[in-house]
Amino acid sequence: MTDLLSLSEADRLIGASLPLFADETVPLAGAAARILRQDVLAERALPPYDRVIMDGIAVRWTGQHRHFLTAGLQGAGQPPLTLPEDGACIRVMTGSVLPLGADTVIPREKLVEEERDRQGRHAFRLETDYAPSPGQHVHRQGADCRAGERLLGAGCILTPPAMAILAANNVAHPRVTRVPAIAIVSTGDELVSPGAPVENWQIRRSNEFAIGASLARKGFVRQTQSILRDDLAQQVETLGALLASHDVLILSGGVSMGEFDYIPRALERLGVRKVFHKVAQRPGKPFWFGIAQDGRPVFALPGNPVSAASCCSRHVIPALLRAQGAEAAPIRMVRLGQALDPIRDMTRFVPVRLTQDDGGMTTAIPFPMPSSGDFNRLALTDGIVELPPGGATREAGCAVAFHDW
Ligand SMILES: Nc1nc2c(c(=O)[nH]1)N[C@H]1C(S)=C(S)[C@@H](COP(=O)(O)OP(=O)(O)OC[C@H]3O[C@@H](n4cnc5c(N)ncnc54)[C@H](O)[C@@H]3O)O[C@H]1N2
Ligand code: MOO
Repeated sequence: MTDLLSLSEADRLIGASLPLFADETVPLAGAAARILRQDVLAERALPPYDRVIMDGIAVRWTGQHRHFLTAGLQGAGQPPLTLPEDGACIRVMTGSVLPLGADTVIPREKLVEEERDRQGRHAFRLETDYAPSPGQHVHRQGADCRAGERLLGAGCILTPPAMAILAANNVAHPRVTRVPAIAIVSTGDELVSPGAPVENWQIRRSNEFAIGASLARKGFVRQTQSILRDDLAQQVETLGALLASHDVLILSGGVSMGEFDYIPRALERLGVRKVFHKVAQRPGKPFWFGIAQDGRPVFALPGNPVSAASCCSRHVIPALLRAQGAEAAPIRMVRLGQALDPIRDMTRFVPVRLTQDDGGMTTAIPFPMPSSGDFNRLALTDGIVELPPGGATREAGCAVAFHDW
């Protein structure tokens, strides 16, 4: 067993072999959750003008006046009016430019509206005892950012705040990573599609739906599904066509020691270079990974459903996120809700359900599956925890790495 590849070595080899996916420009509205592939500089100082942040009146505060005659109405989106003299005010709205000559905004609720004077002008009186701070309620030009300041860098994910920054800085067509076309392929003469009649010696194919859902959750929505029979010639032909039309291949089944486990041979015939076969992990030991001549990655996962799902979460998804040019996301650590034993010479993956302990901390309740063919209770779980090889029992409360489905 010790000659098997360690998980960290598998990570390193995958990382060193992966291509960087191509980029494209897209309309801003369709860019949410994509990976940015450009830097974004502030279009101009923001806010671009001294911005009123309370509805009320704008005055030049000298401390001499508590009674102000209105000299105009300044709405948001209008060019600045000019305050004529001390003791006058301009009614202002949140978001409007501060009138020229004014320096302070008094909120409407601190004002008492007075009768119109003989010229029909409104007047406002400050509430008794109200003492404004000079300069208050004005968001100064450039307080948020300077013109030309770097606001976003290549590799960031377009989160809700990042989307707002793109819009506010006039990036109408951001450059983002193109969503790769992914072929999800299953192999096996025993497999029958949902909806078709099934014999007692056959099983319904399910891995591709789990893998497809896992990919879709991370934004990898360009997917096709294919089934290969246990026939080497057909596998070579179909895989060749899929390699020509997709950026990534994710296979399941046909990678262990069976008479009909042709996948590694079929891939090598197509010039896909084996980077590794078999990793010191359970489930998922027979995981095969290779790179086609033009650099496209091929992940061939073991067919057992828990193995395929675990390899997808632990290896495939992180690798695809990296190939998008994304900044490395921190590994999520959770606390074990119950003790788990590690495996002496292999990394152990255990399905877990996330809950909260009494202190509100995220806690992982293990749902060990008796075998990697037992998957019909996996829907009770949120993902897997990873126990590195060897060492003592990981007691309840121990922090472990978590990977969601
Ligand atoms: N002599 C050995 N035999 C096996 C070894 C080994 O080291 N030596 N490893 C075992 C382990 S561990 C695993 S995992 C499996 C992996 O086998 P394959 O990748 O070749 O997968 P298959 O044999 O094709 O299928 C295994 C199992 O999974 C079912 N399956 C396959 N595809 C699907 C699908 N799309 N949806 C649902 N279920 C699927 C398939 O029917 C089999 O029951 O090998 C062990 N053997
Ligand atoms: O890798 Mo297999 O996953 O243990 O059944």
